[in-house]
Amino acid sequence: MGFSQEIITEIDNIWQANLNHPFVQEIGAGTLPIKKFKYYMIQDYVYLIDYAKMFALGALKSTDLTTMTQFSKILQSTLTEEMALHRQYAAQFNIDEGTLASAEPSPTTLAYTNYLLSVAQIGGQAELLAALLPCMWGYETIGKSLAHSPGAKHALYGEWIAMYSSSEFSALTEWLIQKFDTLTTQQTSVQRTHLTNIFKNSLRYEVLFWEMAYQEEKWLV
Ligand SMILES: Cc1ncc(CO)c(N)n1
Ligand SMILES: Cc1ncsc1CCO
Repeated sequence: MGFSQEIITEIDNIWQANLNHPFVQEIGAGTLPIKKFKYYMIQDYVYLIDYAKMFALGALKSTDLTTMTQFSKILQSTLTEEMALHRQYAAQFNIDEGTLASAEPSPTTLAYTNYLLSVAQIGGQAELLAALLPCMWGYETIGKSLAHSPGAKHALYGEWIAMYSSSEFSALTEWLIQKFDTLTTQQTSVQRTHLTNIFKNSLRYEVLFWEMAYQEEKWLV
């Protein structure tokens, strides 16, 4: 069993809470109120701008050209394919691209992206991967689980599900998991605990992100 699998087995309760969050379930049922989805889409776009920088940092911290190339591919796909999905939704909601890109991050979005970028800058490749894994792996698992749900045929949510259940996204996620597992075979138990905590924090932020959108979180003042 790879270390990634060991981690999600250990924190299965959080992994399940992520997959079963009402926001995710209601996308699958096609019943999520559009207002909540619009809020999510704007926050996720702001999130993705910083998230994309994680892959740039991955390229920066690579020690071989194959890894560097793969990180640059994920960076490129995030900016052009994944974020194009959000731009297309924004157009449907009559939000122009400039407004979308300059939207203010909510407290949870800001805390989450700061956490990711801080781990990536302070740590090495293993820490960076531990922080990234819950994001890609979580979405990939959700995408696959909703691929045949009623939401997959929904006029608005169908495209979202199609993006995250695509074979391209799956292949990139699988690469990330393999990379992490290969890199962590020789880790000491102290390092493993450290990486598990990073993974766990990032996964908890994933759950908080759904909750933030579901509650349409606002700054107090
Ligand atoms: C919050 C969040 N995590 C992960 C992904 C996957 O790309 C995303 N779009 N948004
Ligand atoms: C969502 C998605 N699908 C294919 S590539 C990609 C971007 C990875 O962040």
